[in-house]
Amino acid sequence: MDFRLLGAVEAWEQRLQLDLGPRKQRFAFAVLALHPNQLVSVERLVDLTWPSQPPRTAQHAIHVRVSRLRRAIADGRGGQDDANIITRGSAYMLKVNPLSIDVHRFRAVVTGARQEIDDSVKVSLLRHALSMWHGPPLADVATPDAAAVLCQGLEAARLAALEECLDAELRLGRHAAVVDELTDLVAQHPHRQRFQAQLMLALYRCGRVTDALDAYRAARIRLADEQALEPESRLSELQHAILCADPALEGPLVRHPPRTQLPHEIWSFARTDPLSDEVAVDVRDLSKRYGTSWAVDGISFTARKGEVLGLLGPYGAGKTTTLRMLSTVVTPTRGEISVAGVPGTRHNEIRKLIGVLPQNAGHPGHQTGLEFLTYHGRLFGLPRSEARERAVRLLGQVGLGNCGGARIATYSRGMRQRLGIARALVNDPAVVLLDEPATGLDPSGQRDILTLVRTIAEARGITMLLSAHAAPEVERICTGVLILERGKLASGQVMTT
Ligand SMILES: Nc1ncnc2c1ncn2[C@@H]1O[C@H](COP(=O)(O)OP(=O)(O)OP(=O)(O)O)[C@@H](O)[C@H]1O
Repeated sequence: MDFRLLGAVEAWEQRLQLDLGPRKQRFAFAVLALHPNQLVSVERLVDLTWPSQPPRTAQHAIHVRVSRLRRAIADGRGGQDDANIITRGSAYMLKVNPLSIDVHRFRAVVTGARQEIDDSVKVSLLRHALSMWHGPPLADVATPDAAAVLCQGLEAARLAALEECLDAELRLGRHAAVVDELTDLVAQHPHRQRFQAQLMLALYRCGRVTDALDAYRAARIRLADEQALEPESRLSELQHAILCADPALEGPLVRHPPRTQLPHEIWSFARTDPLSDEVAVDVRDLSKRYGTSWAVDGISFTARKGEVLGLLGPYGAGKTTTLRMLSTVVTPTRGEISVAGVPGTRHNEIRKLIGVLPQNAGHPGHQTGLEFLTYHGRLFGLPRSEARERAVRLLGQVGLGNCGGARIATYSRGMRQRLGIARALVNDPAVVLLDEPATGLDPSGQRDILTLVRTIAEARGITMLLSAHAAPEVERICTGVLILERGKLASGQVMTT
């Protein structure tokens, strides 16, 4: 189930909206969902519903609402054990996976983003978290009093996430892309001086010096008129720096280390932590012959734990054949493979250690994303509840948390690729093989998928081998690349930790 509080209060099961009843009943549900797996007393529900003068029948009314909610949820979940309201004395608890509630998913993704050192990954995560908002929390059920008690912290968390996201965008040199958004934000939140500072900086970097100074003046007048305050020192210092054309205000001119003069240049994410020395994939003299021609001809390389290794090359270079040998689908003509120390000849063991996203992976359109992943978890021997729990978690991790209940036939290509990546992770693999994960996507879809690959590799210490036609976007997220040409390694392995 998918519970939504960031906007109207809603519950969804597989694209069907559950009827949570009239406004006050949905409000009771929202209070329980804000505190999942915690007891909420009837008195607290009464206080929040009737802050001044509760009717004499208030407690009874709450009991009736909760019991109707319990029935609505039980009907919606079709007997599956994934959400339930229980009673303990004179208190209620919504027993549920918190990640099925958008508020808690939002907080979890923001926490993950804060730990991320790479700004482009940070921005992707924060934008994903912010996209869960469809309006003020509890928009259609909370009175202003209740909203003030229950939702102020949430709104503050949203604005803080937005500020952090825009700071990261500015560090990435994307001032032109965010200047309109900042203009709107300053109009909506005239007293948040961090937005003001971000707008001034973005305008300045866009060459709009007069507009940047006008923005400062407008902020100063508004603060003085409405709050009798002076601008914070960050704003006045920024104004001074703009007036002096301080070089420190310039955006990042070069984001990546300069390209090398090698025929196959690479540049990469800068890692702050070195890669582990542990070898996850070891390939020696790997070769495959079809008839008289060699699809892969004597390649050797290693990939370390947590590495994102790009296998790049033109059409017919041997990329897919290499990945298919690693996944034990194709038997090598010559050479040796080992995955996490297990020799490639032990097919069954290898298959438990790897996850695969094949080229043009097909998906059953009639299933929902959640059903599809749960089914694959079951194929790897997980009990039903664990398979489902893992499916929910993976959907959240690949940015499909809100679409798990939708049929795959309705997914875009980018969503299917995300689902394919989630499927490749379902058995908790040590190594994931991705055959052209970004092909067929538009440039921003490619960037999103590749960033996701890198994020997952770093977050989970998984080794990723991905094939692609040479492209800067791919190289950027790799910790190392191999260039294949006509079955041979055209350049040695380049490590860029
Ligand atoms: N089953 C097969 N039988 C015969 N030849 C094959 C077979 N599979 C691949 N080949 C040949 O092996 C070579 C390498 O193919 P492979 O699919 O590995 O290349 P690739 O680098 O993945 O190409 P693409 O970018 O087009 O996916 C090609 O010349 C291809 O025609």
